[in-house]
Amino acid sequence: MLRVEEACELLLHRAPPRRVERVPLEDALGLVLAEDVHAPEPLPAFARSGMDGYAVRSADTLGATREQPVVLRPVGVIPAGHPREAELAPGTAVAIMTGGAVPPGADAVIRLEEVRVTPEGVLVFRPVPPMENVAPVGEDVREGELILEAGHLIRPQEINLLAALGILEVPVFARPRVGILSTGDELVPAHQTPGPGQIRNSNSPGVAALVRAAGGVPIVLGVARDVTEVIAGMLREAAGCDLILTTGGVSVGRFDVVREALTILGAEQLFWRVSIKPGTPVCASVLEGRLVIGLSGNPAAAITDFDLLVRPLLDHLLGRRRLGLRAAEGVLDQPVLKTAGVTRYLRARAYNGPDGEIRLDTSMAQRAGVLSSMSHANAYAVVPAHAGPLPAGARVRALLLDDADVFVPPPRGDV
Ligand SMILES: Nc1nc2c(c(=O)[nH]1)N[C@H]1C(S)=C(S)[C@@H](COP(=O)(O)OP(=O)(O)OC[C@H]3O[C@@H](n4cnc5c(N)ncnc54)[C@H](O)[C@@H]3O)O[C@H]1N2
Ligand code: MOO
Repeated sequence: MLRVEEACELLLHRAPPRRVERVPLEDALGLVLAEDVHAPEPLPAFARSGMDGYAVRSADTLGATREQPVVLRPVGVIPAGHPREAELAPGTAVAIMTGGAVPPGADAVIRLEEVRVTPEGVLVFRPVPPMENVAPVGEDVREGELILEAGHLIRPQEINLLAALGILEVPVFARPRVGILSTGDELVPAHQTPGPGQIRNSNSPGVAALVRAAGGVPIVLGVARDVTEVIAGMLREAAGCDLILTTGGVSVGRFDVVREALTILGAEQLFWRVSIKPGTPVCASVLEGRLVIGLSGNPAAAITDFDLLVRPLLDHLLGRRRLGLRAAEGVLDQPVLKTAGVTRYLRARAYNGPDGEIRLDTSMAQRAGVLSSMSHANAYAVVPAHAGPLPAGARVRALLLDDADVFVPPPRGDV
């Protein structure tokens, strides 16, 4: 059966081109720059005092000593935000606040704590070297400097830097728009009380949340009955999406008609069934150039399919460096008695053991039909197909969800 890595390859190979868009700075957090960004102006844009004190001409302070201080005549105050045009005359000092513009003529600032203000004037007890406590124009960023390269992730510190330079719109890789279509005659909207044999459609809000958390924009397309033509019609009309996710109807049952709907639409099937448990019957097709990924209907299986196959695709479209979940080595707390012909992705709680190693507690329910145990997991423990029973203490690959608050130790053998 197709391995996860092979399925990912096929999906990445047929991924839509990354869209680049300019977004307001306040919407750019977590996105990746699509182009280099250069500074349109220097930072700071004026020579700025780094301290509360007095701006002086350093030449005036030459020869000052504790016993023989230089006396400078005070000539007012420069608060931050209130620059002064007038040149500082020789023999004078002007009080200046942190962030204030150092006036023409002045070339240094002496801290308030180091001077004495007397009726005679401001006493300076040592020579103040040129540029002391002065941030010259462009000290932080030179005009025209390459500040952030294409591919750089925008975090809060980048938002601050861009705002400081007045860059209020940035070119980023756009959030993929992901259509979500749930299929199943048994589904009613989550706000309705299910009738006999019916269930609430939890996959639509659940998968929408997965998309949003992974950086995409979910577009909930609604629910389709298990009728080939109905599903085909809804897939055909799904406009404005970069890719489409369906849930349910991909197994072998009489009403599992998602693949049939794709076939009558003339879609090209990339794969059906991947070595993932839960979530084996996942399928992918290309419909009029657009990827349609059919996630398994069992909510826990849909989540696992998403984490393994859709997440790397969204990471790629968002221009991120790491595709998919963070991988590490973990040590099983419990034995795994049941292995399968497909790779099992066990729900696990990852935590650091006494020696800092990642331990994996897999004691929660693992059946595909159980959803609640997903809420106790912050990782997957990967049990390869045909691995045979594994004892407690066996080392396996762990895939860590974002909330897995564990220190990832370096691979064994490293210093
Ligand atoms: N004879 C076989 N039967 C099944 C096989 C098989 O190989 N042979 N595979 C099983 C496996 S494994 C899985 S996983 C499921 C997957 O089937 P589908 O992906 O086609 O999903 P459905 O049958 O439509 O639904 C499965 C399950 O999930 C519930 N569901 C569906 N949609 C939603 C939703 N939007 N919100 C909440 N719950 C949903 C649905 O009611 C079913 O209980 O097939 C096995 N069968
Ligand atoms: O895919 Mo089913 O959930 O593999 O058990």
